[in-house]
Amino acid sequence: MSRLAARGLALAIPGRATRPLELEITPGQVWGVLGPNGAGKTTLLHTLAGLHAPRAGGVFLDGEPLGALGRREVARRLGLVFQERMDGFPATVSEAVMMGRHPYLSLFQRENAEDGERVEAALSAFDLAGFEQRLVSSLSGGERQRVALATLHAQDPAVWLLDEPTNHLDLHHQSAAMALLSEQARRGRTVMMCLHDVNLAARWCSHALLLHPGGEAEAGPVDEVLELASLERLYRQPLSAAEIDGAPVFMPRRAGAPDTCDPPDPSRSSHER
Ligand SMILES: Nc1ncnc2c1ncn2[C@@H]1O[C@H](COP(=O)(O)OP(=O)(O)OP(=O)(O)O)[C@@H](O)[C@H]1O
Repeated sequence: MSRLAARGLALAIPGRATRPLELEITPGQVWGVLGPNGAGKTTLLHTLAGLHAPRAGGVFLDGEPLGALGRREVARRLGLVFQERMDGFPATVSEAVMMGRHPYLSLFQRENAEDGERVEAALSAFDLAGFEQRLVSSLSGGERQRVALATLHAQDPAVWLLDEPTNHLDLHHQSAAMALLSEQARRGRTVMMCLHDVNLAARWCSHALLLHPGGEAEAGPVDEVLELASLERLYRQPLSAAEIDGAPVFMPRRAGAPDTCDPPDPSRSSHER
């Protein structure tokens, strides 16, 4: 169980002054980072993972500055699924997912039976049984995305950072992936993901961070933060809101449509939905 914190964290985005962020992400929480293209969501995730130096402030893992921890120590405790991936060398699905176990192995140490079991469990969790010997380069976009998610599952860090984890996934696999991430949070993992789909955040996240391009941010429980006026301001887009299946749903408003229809009931928490 690990707590991730950003203290006075100003993102280093070229040519842009960004306001310092204060964030505390605790085990059991699922955070959705929302914002328009170019707002800095990926930069934030990479800064939280220690891949990108901030302009000011710092990132702390269980109270320790991330920079004070070695790369292997960070890799055991914190994992990141990138938005885009390049296949550096040909690998089968099994080999790619086994890379999630590498932070636990010393230089010449071979994977053991437990590593194999964890890979098998990760493949099964993301509906990849039967794909083991396929080359990753031969997979569809959604299948590759599931390999990336399965690799993080095999790594099983305390802090899961994911950049648009539902990219390329069909509705069934989106739902399955979000359910699995929620389950990880229930197991005490700390989860933060960038999302473009506000409705996935409303349905599955416990907390949301709305990131504006100037660095202005609103953060808190989804019930408080995912509010029509805030989202319209964030995306500079008129929206309609409704409640479906107990969760709020936001849609771009059609010209001439009424202001809103059947707004979500704020007295119900997301956990009741
Ligand atoms: N090397 C760079 N040089 C100049 N600008 C950069 C560089 N890297 C990133 N940026 C800019 O930083 C800003 C934030 O980028 P980032 O990828 O974090 O945005 P994002 O919110 O994840 O966007 P998207 O929703 O499109 O994925 C963008 O305007 C991007 O063009």
